[in-house]
Amino acid sequence: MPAKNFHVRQAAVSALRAWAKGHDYAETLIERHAQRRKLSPADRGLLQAILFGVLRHRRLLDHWIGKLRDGKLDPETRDILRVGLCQLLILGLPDHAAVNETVEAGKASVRSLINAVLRRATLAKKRMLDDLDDVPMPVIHSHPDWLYNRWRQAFGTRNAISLMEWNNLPAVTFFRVNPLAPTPDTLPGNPVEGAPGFYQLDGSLPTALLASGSVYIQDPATRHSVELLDPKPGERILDACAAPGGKAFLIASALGSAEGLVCTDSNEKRLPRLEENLERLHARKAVVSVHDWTKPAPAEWHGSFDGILLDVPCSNTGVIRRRVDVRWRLQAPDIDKIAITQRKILENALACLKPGGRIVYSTCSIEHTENLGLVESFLADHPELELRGTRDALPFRDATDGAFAARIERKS
Ligand SMILES: C[S@@+](CC[C@H](N)C(=O)[O-])C[C@H]1O[C@@H](n2cnc3c(N)ncnc32)[C@H](O)[C@@H]1O
Repeated sequence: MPAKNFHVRQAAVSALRAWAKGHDYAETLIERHAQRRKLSPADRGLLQAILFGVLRHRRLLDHWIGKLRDGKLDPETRDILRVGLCQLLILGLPDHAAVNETVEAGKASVRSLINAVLRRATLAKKRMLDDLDDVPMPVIHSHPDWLYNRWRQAFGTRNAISLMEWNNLPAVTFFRVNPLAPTPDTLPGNPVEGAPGFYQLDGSLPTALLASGSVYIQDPATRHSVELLDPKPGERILDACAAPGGKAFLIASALGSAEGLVCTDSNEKRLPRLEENLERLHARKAVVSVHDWTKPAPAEWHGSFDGILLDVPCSNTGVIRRRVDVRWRLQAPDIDKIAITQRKILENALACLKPGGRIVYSTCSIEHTENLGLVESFLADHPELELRGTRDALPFRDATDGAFAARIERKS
């Protein structure tokens, strides 16, 4: 009898193949492959668990594949084995489902090989899970060596290991209540200490609450930059890298309306989502336009903002728990390249500040090069400016997403 759920495993393998070839985010691939195969919500959940599991534990899965089988494997067979071993050794699914349905997801020519390797794994499961003493840390926790070594240097070995462990845990969902919308009678979560308005989701978020704009899914770490910016009613504020609008919404909440808020982004394709979010979140008075801040600002914006938020594009190393594939996409030289863009954005935005205004520069990176290192080098070239405070969040220290924010003002 054919296995019932092999189409979920097939979807996982084709999503992994597409991921290896392209530049799509894992989340986009889950959506596309679930729709293509018309998966039920439960099967979509299983697809996500398998795909995220394989991407999070790829190096460890490959280590186990090496123990179970000698010789070369073509990329598709390797992906099928990763999918099978992830179910057996990471997700702890029952042996018969994990083996039978994964075997059936493979082409006829490789089924006996997959069957043999996965059956061997079911017999050796306990030993494989326990026998990791001599395996290097970045293999056990499935991160590239360069990233582990970089974090060891920056934070010490113990913190680098905690960080890798944190990145492999399923992300917790938080939401923020929208002060611009009517407050719901009941909220499906618990307040986050020290982060007013933020709740940790308990169960699932009713779609009606999301659709009405009463709440917005958002990590508490995102508040640091907007708290540092401290927008006040009546001020004119620029959110220069605004899409999809999470921080724009926090700014609008602080302003008491979106009046005076200008949101820009260089990526035209991201603007419709930003506009939809602002509309839904009762912040429709914000002005939205496209601008690439690596280029000089239009003259009419010069000297016109009381506050500017630069939530710049970054390496995302503070949010690897949510963006599971970042660790494999990112290469060491990318961090220096991103810092060049970040620096240009800062330079061009500076011209738009009113006298007495402030800029908050922020990232969801934990790399010094993109954070304080970049701000200090910028300030060294601008003696007229000074640093008026920083905030940072480190996952292994604060148990939230990683984030950095710095407030810069002209010296008075
Ligand atoms: C970290 S995301 C911003 C997230 C947003 N602030 C929020 O809270 O939802 C960075 C954004 O910067 C945009 N971006 C990248 N390069 C840019 C540039 N040169 N000028 C303006 N925006 C840029 C990206 O398209 C992306 O939407």
